[in-house]
Amino acid sequence: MTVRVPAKVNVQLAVGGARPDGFHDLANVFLAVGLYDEVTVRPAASLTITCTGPDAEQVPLDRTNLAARAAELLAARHGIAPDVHIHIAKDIPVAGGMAGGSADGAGALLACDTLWGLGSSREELLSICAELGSDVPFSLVGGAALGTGRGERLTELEVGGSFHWVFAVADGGLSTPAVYGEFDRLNEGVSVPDPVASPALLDALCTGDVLALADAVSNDLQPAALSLRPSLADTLAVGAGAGALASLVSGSGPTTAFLVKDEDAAEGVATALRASGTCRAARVAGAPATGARVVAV
Ligand SMILES: C[C@@](CO)(OP(=O)(O)O)[C@H](O)COP(=O)(O)OP(=O)(O)OC[C@H]1O[C@@H](n2ccc(N)nc2=O)[C@H](O)[C@@H]1O
Ligand SMILES: Nc1ncnc2c1ncn2[C@@H]1O[C@H](COP(=O)(O)OP(=O)(O)O)[C@@H](O)[C@H]1O
Repeated sequence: MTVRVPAKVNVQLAVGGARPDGFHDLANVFLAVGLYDEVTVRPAASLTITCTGPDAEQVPLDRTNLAARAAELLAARHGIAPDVHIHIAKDIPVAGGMAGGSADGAGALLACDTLWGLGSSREELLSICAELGSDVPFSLVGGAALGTGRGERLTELEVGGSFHWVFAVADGGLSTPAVYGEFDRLNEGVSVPDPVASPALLDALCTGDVLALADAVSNDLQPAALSLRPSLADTLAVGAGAGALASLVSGSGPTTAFLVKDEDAAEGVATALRASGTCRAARVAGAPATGARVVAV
């Protein structure tokens, strides 16, 4: 049973002050993009995981892997043993701000639910996703959605067209809690406003207007990611100089995202990024992408 799950970019990431539970309230506008992990599950004697792909050695193969946790949570809810082998074919950068671990969690959940014939409702699956992590519900749903609360409460959004993106993959990852911690440090003594979704941004998504979307994108975690990884400013400058309509850090980073007009512009920006030596790889991807779905039985 194989499930394909997309990566995401946050076209708006508005971050509020730290909550007593350590999380931050968000207005998180997710857009699923066409870079995918594939999660395959098979019956096995016990729960085991393997992973292949360019970043495979950075992926934990124990029970902390979000795909393993998804299988365990689903099995526990149904009083069965999580005896599956999970294989992750990983193409989403690891610890890159593109929700690769979340994608694997959502993928394993859907794959196990299908393999075990459980037929869980969308609501049941989304509630397990929210338990796994703030970004996991969106990986299941895909498309575009506004995430509120810590990002797990989703309102699906209409997208009136397709968008072209280039992603610059950085060397090494950034820890999401460390970036939120740096956000808190940079905002010490400042009254952080409640996060609100931008009407102009939602409108740009709805109408498929790339220029309006480029004007409206924002990421409140970008100063924190740049503070922890100042070299990202060079990557952003290369993409902007090569004609990107908008250049921003993807979520907590360190992947940087470039919104471009069309496929030709995407190739131009990707070529400039590769030649610049400011990133490990440049990937072209379209959006919106569909959420987790079974691709092979
Ligand atoms: C920043 C975002 C943007 O979409 O993702 P990435 O760019 O890292 O992929 C998310 O908010 C990451 O979501 P996710 O990676 O699922 O985070 P979780 O596992 O729920 O939480 C990991 C840690 O991040 C911090 N965290 C996460 C979400 C949130 N709303 N406030 C937080 O402060 C907390 O320190 C928490 O302990
Ligand atoms: N299936 C998985 N794939 C990648 N990382 C995972 C997975 N499960 C757990 N992790 C852990 O989650 C951390 C964050 O990885 P990832 O989800 O790729 O990045 P981000 O949170 O920046 O989007 C990794 O450093 C790793 O320790």
